[in-house]
Amino acid sequence: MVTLLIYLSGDNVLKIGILSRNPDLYSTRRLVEAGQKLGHEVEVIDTLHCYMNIAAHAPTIHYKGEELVGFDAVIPRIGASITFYGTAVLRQFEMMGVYPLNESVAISRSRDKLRSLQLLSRKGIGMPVTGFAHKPDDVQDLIKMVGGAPLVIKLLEGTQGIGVVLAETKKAAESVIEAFMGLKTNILVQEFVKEADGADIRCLVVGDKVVAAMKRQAQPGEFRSNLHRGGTASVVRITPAERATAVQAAKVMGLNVAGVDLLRSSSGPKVMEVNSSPGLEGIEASTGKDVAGMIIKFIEKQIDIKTNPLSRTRTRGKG
Ligand SMILES: Nc1ncnc2c1ncn2[C@@H]1O[C@H](COP(=O)(O)OP(=O)(O)OP(=O)(O)O)[C@@H](O)[C@H]1O
Ligand SMILES: [Mg+2]
Ligand SMILES: [Mg+2]
Repeated sequence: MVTLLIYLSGDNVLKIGILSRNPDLYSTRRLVEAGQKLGHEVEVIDTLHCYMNIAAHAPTIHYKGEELVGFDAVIPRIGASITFYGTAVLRQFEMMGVYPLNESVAISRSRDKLRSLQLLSRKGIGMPVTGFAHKPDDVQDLIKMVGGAPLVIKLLEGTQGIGVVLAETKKAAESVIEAFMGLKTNILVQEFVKEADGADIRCLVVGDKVVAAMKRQAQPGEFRSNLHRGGTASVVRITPAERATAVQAAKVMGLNVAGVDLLRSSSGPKVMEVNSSPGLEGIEASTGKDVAGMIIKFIEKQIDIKTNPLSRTRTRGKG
């Protein structure tokens, strides 16, 4: 008992690294602020500028001519365009024994949309009926397979709603799929959840809780709720089923922190996507919550658990 008390009241200043390309980004700034406010030492590390000797006996990372040492935790804010190098840097931190807010394996997993949706569906998490194709030799059969029009057709590499098309009729679906096929890319063909009515719900999961949720509503006449497409965000009360679905989706992906996007369908919440580097600006602005602070507190708790001899950590998630 006595030893445990000494343990918990020890020196609790953490050295936290934030892997981010730009210290001026809202999310990066907020995490620095929140970490410092809680008394920690926080350093922003430009992911692409890290270099490392992967064959060395003891793994190290160098940055600006010096070795990065003494970090307790690292917060990966790895943009989609640098997933490959970014996860390699993060993996090196992991090999050095630094606690990763999200593990490299989980980030790689979440960046692969096909893999993510296959995993979520295998675990019985609700999602829209979805088909994948690259060069389907029978477009009509593909359309039939996912239940027919109306359908949402997505370019897998799309973002901010670009490359997401609603095909109201079978004819329209056929021509969109054929046009996308010409681009020689992977396509996703999905049941249109009409009753979502142009809105989706972003649930910010930290640990095993949804700490904030916002509703993004598309502008009139538009089904895509992306803020880049003119959508507007507001705070929303989510149902217990939505809460449970979001938490479970993050868990299946092995992510401690995730932005889970849900559609409200007549048969319950349907997961569209699980984001491993969710932006904090929209969710903090629309909910007024200190999400960055909650993330830092989560890290404090994990490090406590890790250094507490009574517990152990392990890699989460499979596949
Ligand atoms: N199956 C669907 N039924 C109804 N609405 C949908 C469906 N799929 C997408 N939408 C709407 O379109 C928007 C954009 O789709 P999605 O999130 O899949 O693409 P994206 O935002 O371009 O990609 P990413 O989220 O990876 O950046 C969603 O936020 C949602 O409002
Ligand atoms: Mg989206
Ligand atoms: Mg996304």
